[in-house]
Amino acid sequence: MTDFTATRALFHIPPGVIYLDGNSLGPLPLAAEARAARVLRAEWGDRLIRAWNEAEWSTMPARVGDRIARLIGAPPGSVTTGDTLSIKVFQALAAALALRPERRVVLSDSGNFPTDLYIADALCAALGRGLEVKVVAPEEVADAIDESVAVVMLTQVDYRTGRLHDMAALTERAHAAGAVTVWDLAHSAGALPVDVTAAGADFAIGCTYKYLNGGPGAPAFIHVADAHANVAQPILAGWFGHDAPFAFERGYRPAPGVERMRVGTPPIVALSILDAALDAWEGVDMTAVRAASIRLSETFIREVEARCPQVTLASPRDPYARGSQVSVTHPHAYPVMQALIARGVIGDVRQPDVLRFGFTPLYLSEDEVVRAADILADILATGEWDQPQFHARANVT
Ligand SMILES: Cc1ncc(COP(=O)(O)O)c(C=O)c1O
Ligand SMILES: Nc1c(O)cccc1C(=O)C[C@H](N)C(=O)O
Repeated sequence: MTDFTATRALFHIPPGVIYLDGNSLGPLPLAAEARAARVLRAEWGDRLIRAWNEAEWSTMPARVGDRIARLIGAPPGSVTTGDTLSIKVFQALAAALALRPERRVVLSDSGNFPTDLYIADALCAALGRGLEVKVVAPEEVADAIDESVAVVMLTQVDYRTGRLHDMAALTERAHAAGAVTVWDLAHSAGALPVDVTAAGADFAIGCTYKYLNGGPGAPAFIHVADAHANVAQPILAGWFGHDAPFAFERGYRPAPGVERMRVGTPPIVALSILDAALDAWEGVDMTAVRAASIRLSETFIREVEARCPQVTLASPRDPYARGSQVSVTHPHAYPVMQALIARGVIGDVRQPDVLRFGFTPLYLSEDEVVRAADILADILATGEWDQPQFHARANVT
């Protein structure tokens, strides 16, 4: 059993907090704080514009991309970073659709995150070639893949339930029908072993502020499979995706490979923080992370089901059919979560009735998980949650 004591020491976890929301916003890695200070003063402050060369700012999107590549089974040079995930969804889907100009359907599922579906709707409308977004239930995706489908666009782990799609099987099915795949790994990268290469994924995208701990609004990533990297059409033809940005040519020439998916000036401070956050993953074996995550989530389910008859499991019971989070439902999920947070147990709520808890072995122990379940049981048994301050809807998340 891998001991994660050493990685826990790399994070700032406020005293008295049991953090079960690393699936939404990872905690602060201590190295990120030091790195941000250095980038601000020693790089931006002292070197000024020379830092683009001297501090190698211009190659940061690829260097950071390579570190993420290892965690998602992508070859070096096939991942770049920058922008937000919503933008990366737009770029990946547009490039995927351009590979199947004769087809009309983008297939997704009702468990997908709203931004992915909004972007797909808007892009299909803007492209104006009779495209439609077809949304089916998660368990119906495989059967809905037919020869009308241009792109199968899915989030591997459902943000509400934690249900895990079989990326390899669905990609194989999509390819057999002549479709291209776009996989959103927002809730997968750093949560479980992912192998985009073995699965044959065409495009993969994700954010880095969840399990990768890159901080609020951290740069997103995009991977393009080798087969498409030099033919993919960048719909956002920004100058940093140009083959020679500083030649300032009138016409756009895409950079080789995934670099064409860069758009504008990279967010250097944010990339530096993410780079420092990725230090925590050095030498970490994703198989060991997965084993520990399953132990933590199984403990939580066991303890909660034994002591909280008021809630119902909303995640798959089979640990191999879910990502690294567990959801339970309760008719008063919002005040229950506020009461938990007041006792130091931080998870979140997805309306109307989902209490969501993320399991992140890098900094979360089995003892904490048992204590969190204890506190939940207490709050439910005593009705502690049913107080006016917990009902007030002051929070956006
Ligand atoms: C699956 C998924 N896609 C996209 C997003 C959001 O993208 P962005 O980083 O652009 O806000 C999230 C979370 O916010 C998400 O869970
Ligand atoms: N991106 C977020 C934000 O800017 C504020 C609050 C939450 C988020 C999230 O990432 C939500 C998350 N994708 C979810 O799974 O619900």
